[in-house]
Amino acid sequence: MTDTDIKKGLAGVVVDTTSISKVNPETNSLLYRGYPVQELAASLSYEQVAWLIWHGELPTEAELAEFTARERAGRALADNVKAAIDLTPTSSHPMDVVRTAVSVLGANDPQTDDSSREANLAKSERLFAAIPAIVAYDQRRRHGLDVVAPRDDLDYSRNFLWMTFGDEPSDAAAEVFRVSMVLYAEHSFNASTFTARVVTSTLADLHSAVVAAIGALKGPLHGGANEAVMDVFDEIGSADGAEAWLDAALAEKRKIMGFGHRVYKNGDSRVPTMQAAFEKLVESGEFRGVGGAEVSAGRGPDLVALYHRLADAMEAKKSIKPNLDYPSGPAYHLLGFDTKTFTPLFVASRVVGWTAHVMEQLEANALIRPLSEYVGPDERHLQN
Ligand SMILES: CC(=O)SCCNC(=O)CCNC(=O)[C@H](O)C(C)(C)COP(=O)(O)OP(=O)(O)OC[C@H]1O[C@@H](n2cnc3c(N)ncnc32)[C@H](O)[C@@H]1OP(=O)(O)O
Ligand SMILES: O=C([O-])CC(=O)C(=O)O
Repeated sequence: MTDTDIKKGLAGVVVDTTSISKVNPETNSLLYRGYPVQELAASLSYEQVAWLIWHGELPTEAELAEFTARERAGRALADNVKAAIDLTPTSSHPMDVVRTAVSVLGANDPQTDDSSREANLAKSERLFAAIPAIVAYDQRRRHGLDVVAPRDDLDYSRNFLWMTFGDEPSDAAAEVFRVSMVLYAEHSFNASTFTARVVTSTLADLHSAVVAAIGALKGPLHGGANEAVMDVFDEIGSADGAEAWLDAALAEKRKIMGFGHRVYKNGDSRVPTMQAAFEKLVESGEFRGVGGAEVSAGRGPDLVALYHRLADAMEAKKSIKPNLDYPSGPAYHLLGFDTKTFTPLFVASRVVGWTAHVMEQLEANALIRPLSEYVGPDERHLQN
């Protein structure tokens, strides 16, 4: 084996087939089961899109009604999940909390060790239903607030915001949140999904694969970037500081969070849709501060100005374009989420893609075990 045979980071390596989604950098498009994600985001609920990703076809009215009823019935958290969350310090990162809570869900699940497609679908639905309550509960306890019980008269997005903030979201808020859930749901063999497939390839259970995927998503080169984008915006302060900040950051060889992508080299197909949703939220004026606090009317337009100034400067200096985490960061901020809660929101959405890949991996499983080239010391022996 030579150095040139080694594809660091598996860049450019096709490791398996998938029929779940197609990421096409040439046409700058993303298809879920053949449908352009923009079309899905324009007209379907996140519940419909989840069903499509799991099953390969859109749900009939009856299938959707039954799934929705199961989802609404599965929203409340078991006492031992709440207890596990309470045992984690409020200073811990919300990704650590969601990873821990999902692990407890796996320990609770009556079908943990049943990896039939039927059982895996049932477990995927239960995770889909329960994760929002974990995320909402954790954000609320960090603000010293009591848990808000789920409402079964609200759809997924509205209920998520209800459980987090304890009031009914505006139409504009529910809409930007729904769009983000649809856009984050699936993206072929990204690092966290590949992690889920590696774990599944050993015939470990679905919850183990999801817990591992959450770990992979936490890093700032992957899902952790939506949180890091907001930290960058806070660091820069206002649009006028964008160019000078970028010059200094690039001089220090910093990676600019929310920019660049392993597959898309000419822009992320999801960014225009998410950017439009973010700008619509700002135009509506229906945004708020962190934790639902009052915020000045200028906060939204200021963030939009900063968003464009930094993206334009990055384009001018490096010709590197934003990825989905760039518009979703400030959108989640204006919905009132803590910055550290942004990546758990990605978990709530991507759990659909992860679990679909777990099921696909099992349909034609092969243990994932690549080779490495040994570059350590030659064989040697203990003296005496
Ligand atoms: C939803 C998602 O998970 S999308 C990804 C979210 N992650 C981020 O936003 C983190 C910031 N971005 C990055 O670190 C990278 O663009 C990645 C990790 C996403 C992709 O990385 P790779 O495909 O490995 O690209 P790679 O690191 O080889 O970059 C190629 C060149 O562009 C530069 N580059 C790429 N992204 C950035 C960036 N965000 N800021 C500064 N320079 C960058 C690299 O430094 C490299 O330059 P060089 O050739 O002079 O060394
Ligand atoms: O595909 C990737 O490498 C990262 C990404 O955009 C995603 O997971 O949504």
